[in-house]
Amino acid sequence: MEALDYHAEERRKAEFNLDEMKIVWAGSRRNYELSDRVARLVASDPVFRKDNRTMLTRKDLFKDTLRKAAHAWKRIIDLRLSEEEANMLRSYVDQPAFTDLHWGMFIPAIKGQGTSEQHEKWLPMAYKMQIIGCYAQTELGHGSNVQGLETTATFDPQTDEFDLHSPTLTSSKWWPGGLGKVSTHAVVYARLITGGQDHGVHGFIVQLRGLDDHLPLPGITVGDIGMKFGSGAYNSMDNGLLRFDHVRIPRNQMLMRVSQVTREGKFVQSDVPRQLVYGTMVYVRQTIVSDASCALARAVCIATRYSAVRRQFGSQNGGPEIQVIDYKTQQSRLFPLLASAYAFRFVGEWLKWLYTDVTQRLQANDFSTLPEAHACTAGLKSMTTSVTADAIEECRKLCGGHGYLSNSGLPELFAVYIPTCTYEGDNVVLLLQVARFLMKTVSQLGSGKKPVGTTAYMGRAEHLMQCRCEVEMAQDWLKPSTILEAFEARAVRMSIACAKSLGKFSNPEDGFAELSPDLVEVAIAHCQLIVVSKFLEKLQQDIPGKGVKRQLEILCNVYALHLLHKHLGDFVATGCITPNQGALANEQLRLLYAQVRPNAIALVDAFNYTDHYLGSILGCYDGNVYQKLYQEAWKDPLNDTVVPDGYLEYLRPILKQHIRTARL
Ligand SMILES: CCCCCCCC/C=C\CCCCCCCCCCCCCCCC(=O)SCCNC(=O)CCNC(=O)[C@H](O)C(C)(C)COP(=O)(O)OP(=O)(O)OC[C@H]1O[C@@H](n2cnc3c(N)ncnc32)[C@H](O)[C@@H]1OP(=O)(O)O
Ligand SMILES: Cc1cc2nc3c(=O)[nH]c(=O)nc-3n(C[C@H](O)[C@H](O)[C@H](O)COP(=O)(O)OP(=O)(O)OC[C@H]3O[C@@H](n4cnc5c(N)ncnc54)[C@H](O)[C@@H]3O)c2cc1C
Repeated sequence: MEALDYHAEERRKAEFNLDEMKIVWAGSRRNYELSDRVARLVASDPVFRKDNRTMLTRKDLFKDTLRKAAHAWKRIIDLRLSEEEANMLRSYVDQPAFTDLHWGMFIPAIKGQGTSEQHEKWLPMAYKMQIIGCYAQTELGHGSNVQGLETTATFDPQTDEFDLHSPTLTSSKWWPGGLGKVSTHAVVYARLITGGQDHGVHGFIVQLRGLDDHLPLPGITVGDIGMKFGSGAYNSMDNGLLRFDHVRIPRNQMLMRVSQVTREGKFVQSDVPRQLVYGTMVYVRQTIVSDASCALARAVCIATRYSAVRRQFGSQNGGPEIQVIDYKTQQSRLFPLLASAYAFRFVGEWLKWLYTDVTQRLQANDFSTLPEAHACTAGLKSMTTSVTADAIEECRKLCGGHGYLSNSGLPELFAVYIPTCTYEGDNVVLLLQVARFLMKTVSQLGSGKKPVGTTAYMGRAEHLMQCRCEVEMAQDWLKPSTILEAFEARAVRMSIACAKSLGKFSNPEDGFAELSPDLVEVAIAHCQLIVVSKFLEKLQQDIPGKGVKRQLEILCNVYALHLLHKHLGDFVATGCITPNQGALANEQLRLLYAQVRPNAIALVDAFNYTDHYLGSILGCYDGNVYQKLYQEAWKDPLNDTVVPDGYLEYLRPILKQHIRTARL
């Protein structure tokens, strides 16, 4: 019997080659094939089942995570999966675990900040998971301000050791994932003290638990910090606390690529910039940008499929009601998010390239592109995660009441996603880093130093400060050069206006603090420009497949023009466009929504997400939403009995009280 497909008609409407779009989304045919294989492998494995996750107690959820991690590791070894495939497996298993920190931060920290001897000693054990590590930076009292950390690592020349100590309550390590219950080791960030002098924060490899009995080593207090937001979600992670009571480690466990301590206790700063101590964060921020497009695509896929199934109002002559996806308001809320998912995908690809490039340069001791890599990873991490977190909530609302059901998949997705706005750098703090970088770039204009990379447009400040947008009709907004120039002009004008305002303060730091809300807006304008320009660059590539490029052009225009509409105040106030040109952009946007509409379902099919990964009844591939919702309701433990537990003790006495009150 042919399987039912409630979206069949929608799928027939598509005006492009779906298989080719799947390849564009995956990045290459090879990526597509690998990803498809791994997704199916995970979906068909009962150990990776996750539909009962939000019902588990914390302890059961944690044990389930350990079981999944052990099983995943076995599959990785048995099937000889590459690191790339293992990472895909991690995504599709879709359960935050200590393994994220081991592979995503502990190993990269040793690789980036360790010497070759340290690599030889620690990496083989870490790669085989004979030791499991975490990244212990944040403390109870300080997270954003890394220079404010209080844990000390005092060198003792007599024993050639560091003495690690937590001098205050606020110096307790607090938050590191994988620390609470699993990690045997950690890269611990602590103030280095030699000869009574404080040399700032450095990384140290510290063993925390015995490799035979898993008990904390002497002087170490370690545990989990407790339940976090939502059910299921990030509670599979053992975010931990850690205190040291004069714990001794050998000198060669300080990560010594950036600075060294000699046998005599002399502190030596190498040529490598001290910011490399922050290098692991740059790496992870880059991965978070790629992950943002996945989370956003997932929420959008659920909301789009459901919007095509759901009907409300407008039945004529007894015919069907209107699909909610046909309401213009639904389209104006949903389609920009669909376009953003594609935009973030492409900027994520580009950022990966940028990161690989800067890593190769760093290996050759070329540090010239590090500031830009820091600004791009910080800014794009901030922008993409903030948009995605808000978008998941918007998708929940787009699904009406059923979006609030746990089995819509959206509540857990929201709960698991929102900490990305905080971890790996609070999003506002990171935007302020971008703003600093931009203000520095502006201050160097005219000095002969030509801005390069993502700030190259500032080199054309003279033109961009006075250019006039030439749009006369709505369709003029479809010209890539017109869009790009409007975004460049807005970004440079906002930057230069802020730089001028800063110049009025006698103390630049006071000015920076006072103007920080405006500086955040400047950083956002710059980041939006990067995303728009990388989408436009993507369209310069040869993109095969009937109608594929055309759809991407439509999405790129939707992405750019919805931003223009949303931030119209900036564009008009800086004189980049007139209010009338803003209205024409909005008119064009409406026309673009009509072009997205017949392709909407196919555009989310292109993500190639399995029903297992989506974890949503509303987003299921066949669209058989109502039957599944009805069946699922009966599986709730509350429906195990017709009369609930507690009826006799609590309900019945209330229900019967009218007899007593009636007697009063
Ligand atoms: C069950 C399933 C099982 C599956 C099993 C599968 C097995 C899998 C196998 C393989 C898979 C592979 C997996 C990969 C996984 C990847 C996933 C990873 C997920 C990770 C999850 C992450 C969790 C979160 C972790 C954390 O949160 S860690 C803590 C993060 N903390 C922060 O981000 C702190 C933020 N604060 C700062 O960054 C800084 O303090 C500050 C704000 C930048 C200020 O610093 P400071 O005061 O020192 O600086 P400034 O004075 O402001 O600036 C000085 C100059 O330095 C420049 N600067 C600053 N930062 C940097 C930088 N990072 N890089 C370069 N330069 C920097 C700054 O610009 C200044 O420059 P100047 O020129 O102006 O002087
Ligand atoms: C789920 C989760 C997992 C984590 N995993 C790890 C881990 O594995 N390892 C680890 O070391 N850490 C981890 N962390 C900690 C995380 O990195 C920090 O919480 C994060 O860097 C934010 O720092 P904070 O908590 O000190 O926030 P705060 O800096 O205290 O932020 C509080 C508020 O102050 C504002 N603010 C702070 N400074 C400024 C400023 N200069 N200007 C303007 N506004 C400012 C912020 O915008 C925010 O609104 C994790 C956190 C979470 C939530």
